[in-house]
Amino acid sequence: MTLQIKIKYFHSDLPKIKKIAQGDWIDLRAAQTIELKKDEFKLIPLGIAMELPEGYEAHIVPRSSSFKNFGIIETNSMGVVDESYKGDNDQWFFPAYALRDTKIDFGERICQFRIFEKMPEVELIEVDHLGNENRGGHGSTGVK
Ligand SMILES: O=c1ccn([C@H]2C[C@H](O)[C@@H](COP(=O)(O)OP(=O)(O)OP(=O)(O)O)O2)c(=O)[nH]1
Repeated sequence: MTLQIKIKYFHSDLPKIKKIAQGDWIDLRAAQTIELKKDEFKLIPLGIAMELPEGYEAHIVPRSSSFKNFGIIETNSMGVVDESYKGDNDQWFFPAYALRDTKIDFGERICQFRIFEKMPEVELIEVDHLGNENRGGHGSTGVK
């Protein structure tokens, strides 16, 4: 089944996303040339807005090579794009923290996304005891 995503580009010279093979994450590009000093934080605009299919959200993560290429990490570890983020000015962005002086040029591919089905409706039921065995603290299974 092919799902359709409406996409709006904010710059006519930003390369359009090509049709992608099923299962592949989709690369996104910086829509502005950005210089960051070591330890500086900036929101990098990605030059696109989308209307996701009903019942879906999108997750944005860095490319594996982004740190090597640009010395940046994503401050929220993973960006979550809500289904409701679909207005004409709801441009996607990448929150970047630089670990060295760096420059990212317009059009360079800095991150990737894919869509996921949203979490089903859940109900939180408060209890005094969960009634299960404790598994042990973090790292209790060792490293080997
Ligand atoms: O890396 C990101 C994270 C979020 N967003 C957009 C999509 C998302 O739907 C919106 C709000 O993000 P989020 O809910 O994570 O932000 P918040 O800090 O919880 O603020 P809000 O009060 O707007 O929910 O910003 C991005 O473009 N990139």
